[in-house]
Amino acid sequence: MREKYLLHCPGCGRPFPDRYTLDCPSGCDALLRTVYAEHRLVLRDLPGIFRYSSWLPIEGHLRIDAGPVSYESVGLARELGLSNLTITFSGYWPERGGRMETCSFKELEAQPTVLRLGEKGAGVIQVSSAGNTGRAFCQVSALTGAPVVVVVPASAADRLWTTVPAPNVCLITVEGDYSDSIAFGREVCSLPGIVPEGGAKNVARRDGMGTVMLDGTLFAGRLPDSYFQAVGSGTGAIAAWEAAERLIADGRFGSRLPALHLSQNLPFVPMVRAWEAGRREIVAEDMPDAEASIARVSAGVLTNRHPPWGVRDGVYDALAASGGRMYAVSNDDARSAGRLFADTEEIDLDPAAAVAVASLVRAAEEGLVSPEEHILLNVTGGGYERAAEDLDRYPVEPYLRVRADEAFEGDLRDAVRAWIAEQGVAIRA
Ligand SMILES: Cc1ncc(COP(=O)(O)O)c(C=O)c1O
Repeated sequence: MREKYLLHCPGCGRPFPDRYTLDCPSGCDALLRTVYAEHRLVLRDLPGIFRYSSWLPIEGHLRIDAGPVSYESVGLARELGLSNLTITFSGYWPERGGRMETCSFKELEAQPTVLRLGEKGAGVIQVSSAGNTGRAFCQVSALTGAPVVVVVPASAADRLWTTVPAPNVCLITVEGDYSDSIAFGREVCSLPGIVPEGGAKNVARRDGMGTVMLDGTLFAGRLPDSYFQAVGSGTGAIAAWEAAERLIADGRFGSRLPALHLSQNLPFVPMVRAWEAGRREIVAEDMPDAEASIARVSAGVLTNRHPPWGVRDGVYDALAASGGRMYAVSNDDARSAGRLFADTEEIDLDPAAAVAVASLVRAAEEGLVSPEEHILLNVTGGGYERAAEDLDRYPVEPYLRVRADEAFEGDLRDAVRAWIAEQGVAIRA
């Protein structure tokens, strides 16, 4: 039987089978891609994201009805003078079919990632997060029983909740920022049995997020001319680019890559600065007073200090290939865009999604998009107020609280090892 997909390294050009592989075996500094045997997108009669499972690196599916939903904007489009605005919404909005109960598109990453690890590897997944990703993995753990270790900044701990109890989560809070959580999470992965989720390197995560481009394109019947999204790591933007390339190869949806319009939240905008300077590298001057700047943004989830920017087929390449643009959005502009969206579309937004809306407002006002072009707005999160009306909320309590400079050894290590033993999962040698 031929494989459903192979991994492919854009650095050395080698194809190889997936063993939950995150890096090229030849050591190339490139993001591996999935190459699906099926070039034509075949939809499955499955719930949520699994409708797109022929282009996801998984064999089975989960019984979770949470996927992106697309619709044609009337209110916001009229307000901005745009005639072809598709909104693809990831969050909780049952009236429109939105069933992501933790209210962000991070559920698109968590579902295929958990399934892929179960199918291709063995062990406990470790995720570092600024909040929304961690919450999405906690929710998928709650719904499937898959154990996860989640490391978040202590300041983000209150963003970790689920809508059903999550008994298989080991939550570790770190006194520091998102990058400190990433560093501590890396140490936790030195324990046998813990597998790093992989961030941008994880093809399940990218192809899961790529379903936004699939859904928006299928809804509109064609690829958009322009795609708008707020970025922290930019993984969703890489995913959008990859999905668009697959749709072009499919042949039914157009032949031009959508221009990526990506936004960050001032004053922390490293990718905007590197792009404006025409640099493939992010340097210290792109993040002046990083800690203080991170503390001042309204969308904390957009503050990744080490995004996959210059890596081959990373965010820089995606922007360059698509003729894209970057936007720096102030807190005030994001807040007014969030209010405009709530007034015109009648749903509340995650602050990060409000940043993307603000970039679209600016693009429309400044003529950076034309009134007739086909636009896909990726609303990456929203519906918190709506969810609070309908759903229970279970806070995830920290299992461990650590300082940023604390080494992962001694009692800390023993505590996590004891937790893994309790989970009774198979550990691959
Ligand atoms: C709601 C929301 N939008 C956008 C982003 C940015 O996504 P990425 O870090 O993949 O660029 C995040 C990241 O956590 C998010 O939670």
